[in-house]
Amino acid sequence: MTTFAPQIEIAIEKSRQDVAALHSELTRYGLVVWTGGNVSQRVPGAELFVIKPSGVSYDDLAPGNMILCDLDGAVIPGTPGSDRSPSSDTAAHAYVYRNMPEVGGVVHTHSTYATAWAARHEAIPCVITAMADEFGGEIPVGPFAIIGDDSIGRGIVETLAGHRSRAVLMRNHGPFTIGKDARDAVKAAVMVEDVARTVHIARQLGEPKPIAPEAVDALFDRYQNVYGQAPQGELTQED
Ligand SMILES: O=C(CO)[C@@H](O)[C@H](O)COP(=O)(O)O
Repeated sequence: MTTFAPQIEIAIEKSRQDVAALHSELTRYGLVVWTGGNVSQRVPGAELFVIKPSGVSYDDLAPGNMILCDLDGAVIPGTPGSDRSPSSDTAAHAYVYRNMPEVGGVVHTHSTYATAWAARHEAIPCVITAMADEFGGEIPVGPFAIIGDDSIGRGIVETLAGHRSRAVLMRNHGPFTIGKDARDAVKAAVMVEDVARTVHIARQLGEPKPIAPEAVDALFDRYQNVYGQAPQGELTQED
């Protein structure tokens, strides 16, 4: 049985609880079907993260079967859940955590409208204020990448590092999102699908009109720093 310092064990358990619970948000918002998609969270204060087991029904996910991994994506032996294989995208999540220290959560879905934009290799243009608020501009497209090694993770980092968007549309695959924690990344996954649908519908009716860059900047700043009760999900600190 592998154990850690008491404060790390507490942080691990909190991440297990968070990640298990947040998978229910993917089904609640209709972002996944069957066992598709995945959520992970970095364990604060440790070079560890928690991710779902591969191919397990969402109905069966629980804190005790979340899988604890190091930042190379290796399962920590002798820990709860380590008897199962981690998500197919574990290497991608691990690559993001190694290369983007500000990221505390990663999510992947195959949500319908966002994946349709990914299939067309087309960035979602910033034509509604909800995009300016949440993503600070367009939602970019990342490269086509095979599943299971660092390819997807490298594509996410190359596309999002320094970018205001917390979502990337990986070509022919679907959205990956990042956040300050798993809940923030799940929010980005919910919002990318919402705006993908809205802009898709707008384009069926005509050519949507872009928002002026200075207005996008003002909307993003307001939403990230004024809206609601606390700063929202901005990850990149602009100069
Ligand atoms: O698209 C892919 C494969 O990258 C995954 O999102 C699967 O759809 C879910 O895989 P597991 O997380 O269950 O391994």
